[in-house]
Amino acid sequence: MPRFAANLTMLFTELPMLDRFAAAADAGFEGVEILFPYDIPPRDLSRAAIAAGLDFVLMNTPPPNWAGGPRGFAAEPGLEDRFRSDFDRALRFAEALRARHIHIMAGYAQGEEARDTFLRNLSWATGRAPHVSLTIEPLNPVDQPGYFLGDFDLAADLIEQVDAPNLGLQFDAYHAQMITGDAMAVWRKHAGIARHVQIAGVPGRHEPTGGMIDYPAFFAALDQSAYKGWVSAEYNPAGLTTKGLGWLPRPPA
Ligand SMILES: O=C(O)[C@@H](O)C(=O)CO
Ligand SMILES: [Mg+2]
Repeated sequence: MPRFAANLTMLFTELPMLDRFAAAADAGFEGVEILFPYDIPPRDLSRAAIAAGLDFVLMNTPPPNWAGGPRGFAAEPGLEDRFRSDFDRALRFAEALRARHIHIMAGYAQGEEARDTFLRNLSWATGRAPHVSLTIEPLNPVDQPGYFLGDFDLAADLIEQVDAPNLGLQFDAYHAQMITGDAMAVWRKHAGIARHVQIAGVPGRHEPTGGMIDYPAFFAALDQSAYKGWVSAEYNPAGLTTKGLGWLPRPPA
């Protein structure tokens, strides 16, 4: 079985952020991720993770405005200087948290110029932080209309073109299902470049149970693949987080 992480931006939101770490550990998670951790001093987050015995798995590059705002701008022409300074800020956070991956968010732009901008920014970032694993993640157009990276084949193509050992795919099964209608087929095609996996049910982005994705079969496919990374629960719990964790495989006692 893979190791499971809790996305603390979405899970355990009944609790203040720093209390969510212990709750995640008590529930059986071994790691955590936070989409945009920038409002809390990294030393406090790091202390909470260490105290709970959890790995800090992933965070995102800062968007211009997280409070309901757009997701990043790495593919937006004209914002390259801002991308670089914000990437350095993300890197400082990631290093303080010992985060395993930084997800570089593309933002909202279309066309050749956007693609070239994203490629240039990704190449720069992979050279800037050769010691850090960087990911890109296709997001579905229902939740994120106009987001540049909405296609897994495009992500694979960009990763191939950047050709850096520290850039890989963030495979979110929820987005894969929403974009293509067959998350398993996307996994089979792109598992080889996956660095990080996220899960949620379709439709609704709730618990990964009983929806259009057969998660027991997906977990079995992960086991049979060469994927050795984390699987993160990134969903909106239908009720109290702890009430909906029946899907989480527990290590044998
Ligand atoms: O799937 C998602 O929405 C996230 O993984 C993300 O990073 C976008 O904010
Ligand atoms: Mg995701």
